[in-house]
Amino acid sequence: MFLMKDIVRDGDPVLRQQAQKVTFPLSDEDRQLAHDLMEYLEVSQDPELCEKYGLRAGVGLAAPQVGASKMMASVMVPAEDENEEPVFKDVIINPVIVSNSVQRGALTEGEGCLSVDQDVPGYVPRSARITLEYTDVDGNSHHIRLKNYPAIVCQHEIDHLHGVLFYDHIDKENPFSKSDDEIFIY
Ligand SMILES: CC(C)(C)[C@H](NC(=O)Nc1cc(F)cc(F)c1)C(=O)N(CC(=O)NO)CC1CCCC1
Ligand SMILES: [Zn+2]
Repeated sequence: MFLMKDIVRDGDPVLRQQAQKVTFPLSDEDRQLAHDLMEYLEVSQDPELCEKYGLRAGVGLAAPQVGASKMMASVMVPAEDENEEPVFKDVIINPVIVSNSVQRGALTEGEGCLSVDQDVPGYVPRSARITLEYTDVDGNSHHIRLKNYPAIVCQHEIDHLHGVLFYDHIDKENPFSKSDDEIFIY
């Protein structure tokens, strides 16, 4: 199981590398990695276990963040009501954003990152909606459309697979600049 000590922090070159495509069928090592990446999110979103293991509650974790430069990331976006199923939950392997909405969006509270310990204030402009293609651990390919928070999380995780960190997108001159056609995502 991954703990905070296993999460690579900003400054480590692995976070700035282009990750390697994953080949199928998955090796045992890649299958274990996919499992562990999702397990982190599940454990961290359980308040008791999160506290017990001293984790930061996470909604996404990319393989490079645990030192594995592979195109794989876990995403688990909980529903508003915790008794509901997650809005989106899967390990996305070799993900490709095949189309982006013209409309841009940003989280009102900005973004953070499990690999970035300091706060970096500012809006992180992203596409408000994306069409995502990826393969799951069973080798099934998916072609899905995402919007709002799940779309933001997937873009944040896919950035990690290309060596991009959230603050790379923040406008240095005016971190809170927002053009009027950009929407806010809560
Ligand atoms: C950096 C951190 C603040 C830990 C952020 N967590 C988060 O948004 N918490 C959260 C939100 C929920 F809706 C439900 C829940 F259970 C916990 C996060 O996991 N990430 C993932 C990350 O760093 N991946 O590499 C950062 C988010 C910023 C925008 C998208 C992902
Ligand atoms: Zn991150």
